[in-house]
Amino acid sequence: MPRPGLLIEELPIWAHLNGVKFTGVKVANTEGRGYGVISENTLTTDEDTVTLGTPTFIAVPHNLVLNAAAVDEYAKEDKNFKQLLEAAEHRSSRADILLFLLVQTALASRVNHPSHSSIGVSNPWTEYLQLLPGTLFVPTLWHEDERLLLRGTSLEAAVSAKVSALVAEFDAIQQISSDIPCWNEVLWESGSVSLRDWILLDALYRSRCLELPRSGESMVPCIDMVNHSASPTAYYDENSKDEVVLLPRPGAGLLAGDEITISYGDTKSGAEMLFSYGFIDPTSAAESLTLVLEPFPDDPLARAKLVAFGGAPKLHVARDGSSVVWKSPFAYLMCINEEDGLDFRVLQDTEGGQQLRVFWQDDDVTDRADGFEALIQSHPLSALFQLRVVTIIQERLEVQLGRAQSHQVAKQDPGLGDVRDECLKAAELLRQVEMGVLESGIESLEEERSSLLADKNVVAYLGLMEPAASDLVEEEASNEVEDFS
Ligand SMILES: C[S@@+](CC[C@H](N)C(=O)[O-])C[C@H]1O[C@@H](n2cnc3c(N)ncnc32)[C@H](O)[C@@H]1O
Repeated sequence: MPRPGLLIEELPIWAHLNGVKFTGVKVANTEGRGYGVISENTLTTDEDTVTLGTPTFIAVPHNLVLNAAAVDEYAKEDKNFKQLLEAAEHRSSRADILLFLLVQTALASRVNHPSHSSIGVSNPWTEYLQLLPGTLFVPTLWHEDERLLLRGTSLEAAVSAKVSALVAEFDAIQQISSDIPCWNEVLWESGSVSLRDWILLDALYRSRCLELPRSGESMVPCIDMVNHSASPTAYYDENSKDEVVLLPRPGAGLLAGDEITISYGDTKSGAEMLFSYGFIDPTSAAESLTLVLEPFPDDPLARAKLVAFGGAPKLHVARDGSSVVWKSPFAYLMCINEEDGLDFRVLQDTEGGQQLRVFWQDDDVTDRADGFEALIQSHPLSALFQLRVVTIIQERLEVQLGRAQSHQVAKQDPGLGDVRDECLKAAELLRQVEMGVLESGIESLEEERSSLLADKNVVAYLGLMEPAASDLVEEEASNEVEDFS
């Protein structure tokens, strides 16, 4: 069902009724960035103190802060919601908050359909949600044609996986709440919420969540209207009255009519910014990307390696000044085998259960399965193992670069489909940033490979082996990347 929606002009009334104080600032439409917070005064500050103007732009009382604790408080007032929250098993703060917001969405739609049941207690968020934008450019909300624009970028797999996860979450919520008659009626029989609402709420949560010093991960009305800049003029904090406040940064200068901004973080990559906020600021985004690393398809230990490693096998590459750094703990486990001294054993534990244990050179290293970079250091053939790792990393970057290049698109391309300009521009900016990192990474790995191939232990190893005795040596010597498994 379409969200009811309130005009941003109604925000001052909502703020007044709910005790939010605005001083010398207002929320208004900005050019290309949705709503933003605008200064109504000229303000000069020096590096240490605010010398003129108001010290607090916005003050939000603690009772409006939405986090897991606030959802629990709300559940104390509404026994039906408590039942729903418990049925959903409090899987995470995010899950609790999204469930609360889903219910508020349904309650808001009831305003337009007063015949619906009186289940659910409205609260300030029921109305505030209606003031939030209904269009966001985070890729989980892109149409299918627009998501194709991400082919060859690091977001291609991440966005597909996130959309699948959101569909599964929504199905689970639907199943749980359908078993509770009152919620079945409010949420589903009335048709008041849909999968689109769930995806939108997830996007609103991700793009508006703040990390507060005391209250932790929270959504804060009104302060979530502040846009990002690489040269921010404000920051948020919690004061001694437990309010969340927006304050000018020392050294910030503002003219009346200037937009007030904060920093959403300067270590987030372009992909992370696009994924979480629906835009990339090339002046502040970190030049880095994270890729998924697949184990060798013909590795008989692949499954055991994945289980023992525990986390998702990833590769992180980043430009650091003039050099490129990479990190991939799984790549080290991926590149060593039984003949090198790796072993997996299934052992009986004291409770009669079975445990997969990892051994390296006969030492039990199960707890260090993500630390093979350090574990191989003392091995005489560590340079050879490093060469294998560098080779597969370089190959992964080459494959990614090839895909990124082959999927480049331009506005005038026939067959582009029905895509919005914002999505096309964001996807192509991401592609350009990532291609730059990949090209530099491949170059720097080539240098690493050359120096490893010149390592005396590698040379001795390759020289000692009879060509017929080992396929591996032949392949290593001929630098055939794909055969290093
Ligand atoms: C916390 S909200 C800020 C308020 C938001 N503009 C609105 O209309 O409600 C974060 C969202 O604002 C937009 N945004 C913030 N900073 C931006 C920037 N520098 N460039 C483009 N969009 C920006 C993005 O849509 C982002 O997801």
